[in-house]
Amino acid sequence: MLTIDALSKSFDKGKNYALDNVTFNLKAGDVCAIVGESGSGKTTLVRLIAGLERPDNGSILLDDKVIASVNKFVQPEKRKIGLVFQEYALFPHLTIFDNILYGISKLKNKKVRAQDMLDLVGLSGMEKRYPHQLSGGQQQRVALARALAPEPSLLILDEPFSNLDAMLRTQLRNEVFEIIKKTEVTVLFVTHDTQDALSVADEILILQKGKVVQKDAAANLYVKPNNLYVASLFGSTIHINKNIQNAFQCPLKETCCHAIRNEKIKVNPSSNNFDCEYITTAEVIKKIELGDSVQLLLKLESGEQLTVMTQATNIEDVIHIGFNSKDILEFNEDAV
Ligand SMILES: Nc1ncnc2c1ncn2[C@@H]1O[C@H](COP(=O)(O)OP(=O)(O)OP(=O)(O)O)[C@@H](O)[C@H]1O
Repeated sequence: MLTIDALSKSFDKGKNYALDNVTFNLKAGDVCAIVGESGSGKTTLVRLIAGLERPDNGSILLDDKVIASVNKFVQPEKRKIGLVFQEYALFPHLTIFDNILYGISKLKNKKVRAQDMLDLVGLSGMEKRYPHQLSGGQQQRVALARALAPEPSLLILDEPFSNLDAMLRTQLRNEVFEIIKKTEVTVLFVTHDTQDALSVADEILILQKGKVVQKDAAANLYVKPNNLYVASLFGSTIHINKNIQNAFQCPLKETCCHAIRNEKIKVNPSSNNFDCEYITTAEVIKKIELGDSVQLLLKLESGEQLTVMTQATNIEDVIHIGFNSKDILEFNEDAV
């Protein structure tokens, strides 16, 4: 239903590309999260799709119709795309009900539809309130109701929960996606929080420096990341550089890049009977008790520092750590 083909955008006449030859598809009803470090191009991508920017190259098709290309540009309000941003962007001088009515003023049954949307987001009874009389979470639900009212083909959520504190964030995220699931709308969800993406998305699109580096189901991103950047986004990861290879006496292919997840590093408080292929000793610099486990900051002889978790309690000042070859991630690149 959404087709992005070779999409590129530069803000400095081609010196740098905020988006560089991005291609992907979305099926109707999918929830796709867009994840990437700051500046990777997430917002630029959704602004192009929403019609708030024009592409330099490539095309965007929604429901098989070109909505943006080098030669064609459909105005944002004609695109059948609903938007919810970080800042709630409600009109402060309009009531909640009128905020929702705003985008559907031409509909015959607009009042019924607005009321249905308020019911959907659990805010019926609050029609006459103004935005400043609602909490942040309630305002974001109004923004969602307003975006869904015109029955968009695609709903874009750009960091919609960033303004909220951690507890409310998780609660509202779960509520919002329960509402979204009922409507079966297709969703693009921009977030820098991989937990958010893993919790709600069918698929996750990873951007790095304006390029798509992987689009995959959540489980695959953890088990088979395409590069070290993706691996590091989805769990603490240690790059097995030359020093670490030497410390563990673990020779690896020079043409590839290797990494190991922190949780795959095993700790042996004493030195006996350690069931690991690659082993080294490490000095314990710091112990942090976390209730059911202990986090250890370790220093190898080479000076490298790394963090591991253990359930062991009898930790000495110098311990053995190790890992197995089956847990090594291998990438076809030599970038760190
Ligand atoms: N209007 C603009 N003018 C100039 N440069 C821009 C503009 N918008 C974005 N950029 C640049 O494009 C690149 C991608 O920015 P973008 O905002 O899309 O990244 P992002 O992944 O959404 O980042 P964040 O997570 O910090 O919001 C950055 O280098 C940014 O500085």
